[in-house]
Amino acid sequence: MAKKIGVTMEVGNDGVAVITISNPPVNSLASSIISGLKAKFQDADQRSDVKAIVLTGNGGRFSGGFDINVFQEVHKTGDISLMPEVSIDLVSNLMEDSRKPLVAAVEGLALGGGLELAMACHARVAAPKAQLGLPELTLGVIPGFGGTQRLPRLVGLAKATDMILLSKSISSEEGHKLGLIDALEAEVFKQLVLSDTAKALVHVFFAQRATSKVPNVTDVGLKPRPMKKVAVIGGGLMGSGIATALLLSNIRVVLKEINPEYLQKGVKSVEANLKGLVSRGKLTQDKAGKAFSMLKGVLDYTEFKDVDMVIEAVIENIQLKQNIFKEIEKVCPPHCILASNTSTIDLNIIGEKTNSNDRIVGAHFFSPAHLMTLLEIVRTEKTSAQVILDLMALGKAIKKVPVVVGNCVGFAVNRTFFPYSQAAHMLVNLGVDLFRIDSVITSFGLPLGPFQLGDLAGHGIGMAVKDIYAKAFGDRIFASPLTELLLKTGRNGKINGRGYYIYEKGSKPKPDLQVLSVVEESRKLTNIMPGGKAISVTDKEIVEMILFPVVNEACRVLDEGVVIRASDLDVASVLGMSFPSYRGGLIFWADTVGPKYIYERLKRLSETYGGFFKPSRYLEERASNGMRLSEPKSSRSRL
Ligand SMILES: C[C@H](O)CC(=O)SCCNC(=O)CCNC(=O)[C@H](O)C(C)(C)COP(=O)(O)OP(=O)(O)OC[C@H]1O[C@@H](n2cnc3c(N)ncnc32)[C@H](O)[C@@H]1OP(=O)(O)O
Repeated sequence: MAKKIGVTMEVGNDGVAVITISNPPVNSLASSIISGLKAKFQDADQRSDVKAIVLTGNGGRFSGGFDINVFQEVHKTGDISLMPEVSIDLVSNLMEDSRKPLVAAVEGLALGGGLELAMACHARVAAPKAQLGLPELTLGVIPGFGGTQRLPRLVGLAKATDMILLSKSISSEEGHKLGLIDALEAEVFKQLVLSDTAKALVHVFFAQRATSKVPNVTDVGLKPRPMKKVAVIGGGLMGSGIATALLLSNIRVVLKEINPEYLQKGVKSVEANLKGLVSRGKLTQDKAGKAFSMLKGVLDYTEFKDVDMVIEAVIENIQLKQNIFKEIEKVCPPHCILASNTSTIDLNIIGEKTNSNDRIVGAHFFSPAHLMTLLEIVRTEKTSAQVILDLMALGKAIKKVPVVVGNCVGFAVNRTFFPYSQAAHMLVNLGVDLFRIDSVITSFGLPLGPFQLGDLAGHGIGMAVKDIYAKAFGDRIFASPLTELLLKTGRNGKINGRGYYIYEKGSKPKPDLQVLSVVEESRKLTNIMPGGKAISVTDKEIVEMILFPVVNEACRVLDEGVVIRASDLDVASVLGMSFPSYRGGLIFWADTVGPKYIYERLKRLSETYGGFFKPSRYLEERASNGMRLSEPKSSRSRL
């Protein structure tokens, strides 16, 4: 059925004109809606039978705000005149200054420009639990229809600051009143729309929505099956985090461990996760209690007879995983999805000893799983569309952003980012100070530099997957002895309070200067400093030497069709690696820098420092054809 888009006005016998915005699904304020609103308000103003006006939205939602597609169009064309002149004419002259009483009837949500329209009315009535907010800063712009002025007058400066600067929405129960507008602000708004930050954030907004469209999965008429009971195998950091995320969305969880001691530890971790959310005010005690009551710890497979999905989250050991999958294939019902939370191991190998390859899938959560929003869904050539759809639906239900990717070592995120720490190790062995590297990378916008990130993940994990990467990636590996030397000195990372940094409760991580002797030892062993002297690099060069190899690997991921579209890697890098969203994600950023520049830099670096920096074929092609990295390839995809 075609979407009904437009603004209607119905005048009742009581003299009340009801003006209704219709632009499904969220009644966004497209140009045609804004001009429709102007026309209707002018009409209502002039008609003598109209005594009062009610402004509302169709379909249970007032309005999700200005049409973000217009921002994207402006970014594509550079034509700012596409932005409708709206602030003064509609919001001030026609609405706020209207001689007829004007009431906003808000239901569902009033966000951004939607809330601003409501605030320009003389009064607002709202259905309970409507969501009211000004989330413009998440898109890199400010409220452009006078919200920055009107909101503080209605809710007070402190609350308005909270709502605008932190993009926090509030419920309709909190109530508002009217304010004024100034012309200058409309100019600032327009300037911000054209800013790189707004372009990047708008890109991420749409990129995130695009992940929910998977060819041959979401467009073939399949319906997701209900997931009522899920088993998680392994109660460690990942397993207990995954269990917590499921429980928070009212899904019954069976947590399996191999002995009572580990089981108790796993159950306690889930409890601690829930308590943490309560103490940070993110969850009520009641809800935490209810969630915890839906957890059942077990030591055998009896409870697996009626589960809808199993998520295996044990250590990265191929044989152990193969045996587990062989066992669960026997004890679970035939419809049950068999998922692994592996971050590295090929799923075909995990499922090798089963006859259930159509229901084997990767459910790669990021740590801590109850807080991080990315869910990498890894499909093999044999995974059925129904299984992928079910896992996507489960991911959404537990408030994750599922991104469907193909099967390869490290999948999309870990594979793309494995050169991140490798390059950092190379720089250190070339004589660059490791704490400087971390600080340059955090200034670029990542929350943690490569060494602090390594501390957080734990250096033991790096060692565990090292060989798998070395086998798969050959000369793209820089064999650094640093991690092994670090572990020898008892520095496992944050987990035992010591890594490159010292971790003490209640204080920020402090650089551990004693680690410099470990670094010296590593430098001696690798002996790659030209002429035995430390290289001299600028901060910009550090960023390039660390992130361009990441872009290079991303090019291989695109070339092999591991992701459906380039923007999926943007979402995955932002949500999985905390790549700054205001840079639009990894590929968006690389396209801003320019494939030609990246190619030429990597080529020069590979001539000086070897194969680790060698530009990939995809990057070379894009650079020489003047194409963006994000432009889709016409040929095959692995998905
Ligand atoms: C002048 C002003 O000050 C400037 C502004 O108003 S800027 C805009 C401010 N508004 C926002 O940032 C709100 C953005 N939207 C959202 O946060 C969420 O979409 C929402 C809370 C409204 C709804 O969430 P949810 O129900 O989960 O649905 P969601 O999948 O996100 O959106 C449904 C569809 O509406 C689209 N959509 C949502 N808000 C939109 C908007 N403001 N403009 C254009 N399209 C929008 C989405 O792209 C999606 O399209 P698709 O189905 O084709 O993928």
